[in-house]
Amino acid sequence: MADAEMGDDGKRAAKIGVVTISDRASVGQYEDQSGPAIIAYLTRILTSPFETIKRIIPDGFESVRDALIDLADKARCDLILTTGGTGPAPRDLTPEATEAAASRVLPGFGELMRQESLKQVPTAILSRQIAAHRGPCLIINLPGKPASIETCLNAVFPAVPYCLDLIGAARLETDPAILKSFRPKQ
Ligand SMILES: Nc1ncnc2c1ncn2[C@@H]1O[C@H](COP(=O)(O)OP(=O)(O)OP(=O)(O)O)[C@@H](O)[C@H]1O
Ligand SMILES: Nc1nc2c(c(=O)[nH]1)N[C@H]1C(S)=C(S)[C@@H](COP(=O)(O)O)O[C@H]1N2
Repeated sequence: MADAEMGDDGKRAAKIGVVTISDRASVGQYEDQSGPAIIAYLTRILTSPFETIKRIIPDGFESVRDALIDLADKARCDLILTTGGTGPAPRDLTPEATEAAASRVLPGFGELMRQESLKQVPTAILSRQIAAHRGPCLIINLPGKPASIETCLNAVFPAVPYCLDLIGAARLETDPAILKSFRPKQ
C-alpha cells in the first residue's frame, strides 16, 4: 500500500465519498451547503485518518446509481454519504438509485434518521432516505436540507464504525467526547 494511503499510525485512511444530489446546486444555481456540512461533521467527529471524494451531480436514477457504483468499485470508498433527492418529487430518485447499486439494504438507518428528524420538522416523514451496503462500502442517504445533516448523522453514526468492521471496510474511530461509537465486541 502506498504511504499516501496510510495515516500516521500506519492504518489505512478511510475513503469517504460525499455526493450532493441537486439539479440546481449541480449547475451552480445555488451554492452547495450540504456537502461542506457533511465534511465539517466528519472532520469534527473522526479521529482516524480519512480522505473525502466529493461529487455534485443532478437528480435522477442513472446519474446517482452510476456515481455510487463508481465511488464504491473504482474509488474504493468505505463509506458514501449522499445528500438530496430523497423526497417524493418526480426527480427525487436517490433511494431507488441507492437500492439499485446495493448488495443489501439496511432498513434501521432510514427508520432512525426519520424518527430523529421528526422531532425537528413534521415534513421529515417525506424523506424516503435509506442506507445500504455495496460489498465493503456503506452508503447512507441524507436529505438535501443542510440542517438535516447533523440530526441524521448524530442518530446513526454511533453504529457506523462497527457496520464498516462487519462489511470489511476501513476502521473508523470517533472522538468519544463528541460522538461515542459502539462496538459490541472489543
Ligand atoms: N446541497 C444543498 N445546499 C444548500 N441548500 C440546499 C441543498 N439541497 C437542498 N437545499 C435547500 O433545501 C431546499 C429543499 O431541498 P430540495 O432537495 O427539495 O430542493 P430541490 O428544490 O429539489 O433542489 P433541486 O431542484 O436543486 O434538486 C432547497 O430549495 C434549498 O433551499
Ligand atoms: N432533519 C431533517 N429532515 C428532513 C428535512 C429537514 O429539514 N430536516 N426536510 C424534509 C423535507 S421538507 C423533505 S421534502 C425530505 C426530502 O428532502 P430531499 O428531497 O432534499 O432529500 O426530507 C425531509 N427530512
